[in-house]
Amino acid sequence: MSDENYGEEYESSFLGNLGYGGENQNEGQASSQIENKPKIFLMGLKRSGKSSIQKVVFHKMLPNETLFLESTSKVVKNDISNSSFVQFQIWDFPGQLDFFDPAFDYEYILNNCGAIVFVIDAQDDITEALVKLHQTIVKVHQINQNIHFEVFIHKADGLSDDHKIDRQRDIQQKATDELADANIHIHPSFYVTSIYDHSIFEAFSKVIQKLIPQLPTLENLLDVFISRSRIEKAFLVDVVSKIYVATDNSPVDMQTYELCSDMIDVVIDVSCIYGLREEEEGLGYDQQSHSVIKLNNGMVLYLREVNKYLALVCLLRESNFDKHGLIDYNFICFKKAIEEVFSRRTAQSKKKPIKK
Ligand SMILES: Nc1nc2c(ncn2[C@@H]2O[C@H](COP(=O)(O)OP(=O)(O)OP(=O)(O)O)[C@@H](O)[C@H]2O)c(=O)[nH]1
Repeated sequence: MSDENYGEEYESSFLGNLGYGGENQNEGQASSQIENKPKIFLMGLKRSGKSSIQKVVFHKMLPNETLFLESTSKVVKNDISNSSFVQFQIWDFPGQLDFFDPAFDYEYILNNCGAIVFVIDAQDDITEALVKLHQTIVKVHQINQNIHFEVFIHKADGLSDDHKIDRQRDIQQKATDELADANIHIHPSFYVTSIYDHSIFEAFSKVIQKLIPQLPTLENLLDVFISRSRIEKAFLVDVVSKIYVATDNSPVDMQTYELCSDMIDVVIDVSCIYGLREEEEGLGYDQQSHSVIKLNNGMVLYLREVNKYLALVCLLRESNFDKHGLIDYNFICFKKAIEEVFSRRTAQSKKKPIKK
């Protein structure tokens, strides 16, 4: 496959801030670091919804607008660097492309791949998709055994609740049985997704979390923070994509995540409209960004800025909010700890020699 089959859409506005390119680095160094970022490949049959997922999650496209997306004809590389912890590339492979064509140097590109998201259209016949999924896992596994396989059972909005569960069970069972028959001991993760609700953000959050080496540290910090502050649930959210890079160890309930994610929208919208001066441009999100919203069900939403890219959003009982001075104090300690995790990571990445 030649280079003209690659499209590139670098969303690099945040790269400089993170030491990934920008004024202080020479171009060779920057592109080498971009190349070294973990890659997530979006694969699946034609029209299964790959480009729509990418556009909705990372480019703020409205779900309805994806109806007009044209079929992808070449591999589109997207650099996602909008959070200090979320730094990777997404490669969108056209459904019509034969990834394992001998003319295509797939061994080389699989070397730096962190995860393959295989999208299956749950509203369509799944036979062909399952065959392709199986072939993909078998071949990829021969080349790189560290790749995570993530299967999105997608377009679930068109199915009834019962049908959704049946479809998931059916796909999961067939895919894992076939792998067991082929003596391949891989356990892909399955997610039921749709771009019309928060399920796609939740699924992508989980995919990305597996690529964050600091995840256990972040989770521990969140656990300590919520238990000392009498908080029910806390998410560390990437403000731009609204993917949560970590949460505490209690189970995630979709409605709570949706609420926390909507709160970010409210804060950013109000700041953009009323918080910025006339000549100012930007997200309206800075060190002073914080907000408390009391809900009519006796719960409180609490948002604080952690750094330029991350916000901490928590849900707690109103009765536990009486000691909000304690929560504010604990938050300062939490923020310091996060800064330390981040500064160590930056120091480590600066030490790494640049491969040529
Ligand atoms: N109902 C529903 N439709 C969706 C969803 N996601 C994507 N679609 C629709 O599916 C169609 C195909 O989406 P694309 O994103 O272009 O599919 P693709 O996999 O990138 O297709 P190729 O580029 O041909 O490989 C579009 O009309 C989308 O609006 C979803 O969650 N629910």
